[in-house]
Parts: sequence; structure tokens; C-alpha cells
Amino acid sequence: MPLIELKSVSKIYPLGNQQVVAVEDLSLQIEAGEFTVLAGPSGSGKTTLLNMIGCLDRPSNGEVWLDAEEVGQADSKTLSQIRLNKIGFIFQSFNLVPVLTAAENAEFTMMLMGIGKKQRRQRIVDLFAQLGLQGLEDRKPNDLSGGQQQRVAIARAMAAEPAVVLADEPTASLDTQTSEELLALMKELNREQGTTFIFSSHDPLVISHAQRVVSLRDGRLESDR
Ligand SMILES: Nc1ncnc2c1ncn2[C@@H]1O[C@H](COP(=O)(O)OP(=O)(O)OP(=O)(O)O)[C@@H](O)[C@H]1O
Repeated sequence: MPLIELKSVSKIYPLGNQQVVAVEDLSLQIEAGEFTVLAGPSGSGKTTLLNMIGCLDRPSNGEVWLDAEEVGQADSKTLSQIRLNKIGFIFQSFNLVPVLTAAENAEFTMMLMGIGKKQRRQRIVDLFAQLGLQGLEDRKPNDLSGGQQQRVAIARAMAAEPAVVLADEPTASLDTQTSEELLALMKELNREQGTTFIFSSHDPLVISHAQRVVSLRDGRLESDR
């Protein structure tokens, strides 16, 4: 059974007295361990799709299966539990908490999950070493570069060993070299820890790193290779 399966999923947003079809009758399967990019022009439905996979939004029609559970019609409380326990998020604008240190930011999800301090610290030591963040544990986000902030965000997303990490345009705020380094790191984590990654991007650099490219156009699947 795939880790993620969308069955004939549509998402329709009301807009005034009209309706915007953001995703239309889309079916997709993603296996555990994949490194997949959702590509497509602006407005093609990438964010909408990621939000449904990430249990941030529900489909208007169809089914969303995550880890053998149908999550498309789950209530808000159930969805927030699934997000906490199964999904790591990486955002374009990093979204770190400015008053917390790098290590505290990275530990945040594990704290919410009730993982003990000793175990949290060990996980952060390991992840910071792997992400080249040693020595930056006590820095606040404002005292880190964009690339360093995004690496802290990767540590936060991966710390609790989620089933899948979702990243909406993760390199859009970074220069080419930093983006390249970050993608190489994520690929390494994907290889070594088996974490499933799904990105959205229209950046050819990001797309070139993907094992699988799912292209969307007007809310529909255009190609899958
Ligand atoms: N909350 C909303 N209300 C109304 N329409 C929306 C809403 N969110 C998205 N849309 C519309 O749905 C379509 C798909 O948007 P979406 O943000 O998923 O595309 P995208 O591929 O992620 O684009 P971008 O690369 O610009 O982020 C667009 O036409 C958008 O205007």
C-alpha cells in the first residue's frame, strides 16, 4: 500500500458567487522513501495539493489516504494530531520562532509530542551534525543566514521522524548555491533516513534533483515521470 494515495481528489474554493477549481479529479500514489517534486506554473494547484496531503485542508471530493488512514474527511482535532505525529513542514519563509534559539526551534515538535529532554537533545545533536549546524545551537534565527535558518527548519521538520516531509517552495527565498547545498542535504537525509519528501517548486534546479516529477496544470495531472 502506498504511503500516500489521492483518489479522484478535487478542491473547489468559493470566491464571491463563483467557484475556483484549484484541483480537479486528481489521483496520485506516493510510496514511502520517495523524493518527489510537484511542478507546474503559478496557480496550477501545487500548494492546494500539498495542503490536502498535509492535513491542513480537506478535499471537496475524493479521498486522501495517509499511512493507511483516510484523512480527507477527518475532523479538525484528528487532523492536527495527524499533522503533529506524521508530517514535517518546511516553508518558503522558514517560519522559525524568533525568540527561541536554533536548538529550541528544532526541538519544538518533539516537545509538543511529549518526547523527553534527553532524547530531544540527542536527536538535535545528531541532526545538527548532519546538517552542518554545530556551534549554532544557541543562536536566534535573526543571527543566522537564510540557508542556516532553512537548515534549522529542516531539523525541526525531521526531528520527530515524520512519515513525510512536505516543503512548499523551500528554496524560493535562497540564492542558487545555498539552494543547491540544501537540496543535497535533503537528498542525503532521504537516502540515509528513508524519509519521504514532497516539494512544490517551479525552480528547474529543485526539479532537477527530484527522483520523480509530478507536473500539474490547471489543477490536473499533466505528467508524471
Ligand atoms: N483560498 C482560496 N480561495 C480562492 N481561490 C484559491 C484559494 N487558494 C487557492 N486558490 C486558487 O486555486 C488555484 C490554485 O492555487 P495554488 O496556490 O494551489 O497554486 P500553486 O500552483 O501553488 O501556485 P503558486 O506557485 O503561485 O503558489 C489558483 O487559481 C488560486 O487562485
